[in-house]
Amino acid sequence: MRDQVAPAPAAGRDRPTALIIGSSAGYGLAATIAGIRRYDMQGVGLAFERPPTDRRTATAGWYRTVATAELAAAAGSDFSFVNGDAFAHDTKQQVLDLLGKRFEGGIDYLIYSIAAPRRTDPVSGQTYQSELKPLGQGYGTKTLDFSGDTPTLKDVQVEPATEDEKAATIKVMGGEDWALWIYALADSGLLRDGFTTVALSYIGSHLTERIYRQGTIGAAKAHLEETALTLNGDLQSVGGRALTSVNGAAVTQASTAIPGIALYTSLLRGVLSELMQSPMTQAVEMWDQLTGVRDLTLDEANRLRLDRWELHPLVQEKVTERWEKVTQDNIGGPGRHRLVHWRGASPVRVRRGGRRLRRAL
Ligand SMILES: NC(=O)c1ccc[n+]([C@@H]2O[C@H](COP(=O)([O-])OP(=O)(O)OC[C@H]3O[C@@H](n4cnc5c(N)ncnc54)[C@H](O)[C@@H]3O)[C@@H](O)[C@H]2O)c1
Repeated sequence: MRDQVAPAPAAGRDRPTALIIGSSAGYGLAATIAGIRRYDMQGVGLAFERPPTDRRTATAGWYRTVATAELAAAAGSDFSFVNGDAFAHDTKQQVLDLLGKRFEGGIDYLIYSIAAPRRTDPVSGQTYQSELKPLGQGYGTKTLDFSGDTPTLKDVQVEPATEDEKAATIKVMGGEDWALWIYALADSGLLRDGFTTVALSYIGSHLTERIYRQGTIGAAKAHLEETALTLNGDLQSVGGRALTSVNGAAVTQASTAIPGIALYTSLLRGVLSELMQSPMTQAVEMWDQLTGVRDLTLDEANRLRLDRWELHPLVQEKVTERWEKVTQDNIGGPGRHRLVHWRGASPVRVRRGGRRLRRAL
C-alpha cells in the first residue's frame, strides 16, 4: 500500500497531525498509510483488534497495525497506535491523554472510519447491535455464500427490520459517537485552528439500495450525514469543518457481511478492471482535497464524493447486465460475459467497452 503512494508535491511544510479511528483496515488503514507517506503526517491510529494469545493468532488488523507502526517509524513519523473500543469512555480518555502529551495544540484532522457490529452506550451501559436489513418490506437478493470451499451463488431472503433494530443500527453506525469524539477533543482544547473531520459514508448502486441505502445501515449513514451538518456549525468557532466522504465499494471485512455486496463488488471489479479505484487511490484524493493540494469539491449535501467512478451511468449499466446474467456456472470460470477468455493456453483480457469506460471516467 505504501508503494501505491507518492509523496505530496509540497513536502517540507509543517507536519499535519491526525487522529484516525478505524486505522487497521479498509478505508481507515488507507487514510493512515497515505497520510504518513504522502504528507509526513503524525498522530494516533485507533482500532479494535484481538491481540495474539499463547493459543491463537491475533486478528489480521493487529498485524497490519504492527506493520503500519514500522512503516511510520521508518518514515520518521511520530505516529502511535492504540488498540481499544472507540465507543468506550476509557479509550477516549487514553487517546486524549496521548494526544495532549505528544502534540501541542492538538490535531488538525480526525478521520472516522469505523465499521462495528455493536456499541455499548458509555452513559447508559446498554449494548446495541447493528443489523443489515431492509426497511418496510422483506428483500430477496442474489448473494455470494463464502461458507464452503468455493463461493456459491445463492438467493437469500432478508426479513425487514423492526423499528428497534433500525434505532439500534443508528446508535452503532450513526453519528453519535463521532460527535462525542469531537466534543471531547474540543473540551480538552485539542482542536487546532482550521480543524477538519471526515466520517466515511456510502451510497451505492440501485442493485443494492434496498439492503444498503434504503435499509438499516442507510438510515445510520443518513444520521451520520446529518451529524456532519450539526458538527460543521459547532466547529465554526475554531474555523473548523465537518464533512462526510462518500467512498466507492471495496471488499473489506465489513462490506462482505452485507448480503449481495460482495457479489456486486466482484461484478463491479469485473467491469472496471484496473479502472476500479482502490481505497488507497481514494485516500490520496481525500487528503489532497483536505490539505489543499487540490480544490475541495463537495456535493449539494456538503459531502466529498469519491464514488463518482462507481456510480457512473455506463458502469452501472454494465454491472446491471452482469448482475442479471450471473449464474453459478458462469461466475467462477471463463464464461460468455467474463472479461477474460482463453486463446490457446493463455488468458486474454477482453476489454469489451473498455475504451468507452476509460473515456467516461
Ligand atoms: N467497504 C466499503 O465498500 C465502504 C464504502 C464506502 C464507505 N465505507 C465506510 O467506511 C468505513 C470503514 O469501513 P471499512 O469497509 O473500511 O471497514 P473495515 O472492516 O475494513 O475496518 C473497520 C475498522 O474499524 C475498526 N473498529 C471496529 N470496531 C471498532 C471499535 N469499537 N473501536 C475502534 N475501532 C473499531 C476496526 O478495527 C477496523 O480498523 C465505514 O463507515 C463504512 O461504512 C465502506
